[in-house]
Amino acid sequence: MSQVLHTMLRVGDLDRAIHFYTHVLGMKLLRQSVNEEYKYTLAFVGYGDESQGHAVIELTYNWGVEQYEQGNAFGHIALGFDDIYSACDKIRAAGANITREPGPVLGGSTHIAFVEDPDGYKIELIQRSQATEGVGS
Ligand SMILES: C[C@@H](O)C(=O)SC[C@H](NC(=O)CC[C@H](N)C(=O)O)C(=O)NCC(=O)O
Ligand code: NI
Repeated sequence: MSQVLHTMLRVGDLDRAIHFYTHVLGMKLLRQSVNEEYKYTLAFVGYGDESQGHAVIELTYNWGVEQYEQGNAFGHIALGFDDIYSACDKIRAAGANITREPGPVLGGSTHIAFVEDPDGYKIELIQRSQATEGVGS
């Protein structure tokens, strides 16, 4: 059976990104690897390992590269939370930028919010509930 394994994000400060995804969004730092020859470090973060069926995020730090052009093509990574309102309170308290306050999707019933990670990538928080589990309503 095929599986979504990871989404790779290039980041300008690896420790800053790891702190955000672990301490602020509650993920685990699953593993790291250093490539001396090509001068980059990878850090995999997620709520569980790929072997358990979790899709994870591959944070890629190119040594000395502190910023990237974000462009206008990348959309977001979506995370499911039992309570996006308390998650947003925690994210706000950590000083991160909430670009769309939590609330129902316009014309829909699913509650969502959008936050930016330290490199400006958009992360969508989706309220998980019996009624809308996995439904993009
Ligand atoms: C471990 C596996 O999941 C990878 O994605 S390694 C792929 C490899 N990554 C790099 O070389 C990272 C440093 C590189 N300078 C970069 O910024 O990508 C790779 O082939 N990357 C090229 C790519 O287009 O992803
Ligand atoms: Ni990869």
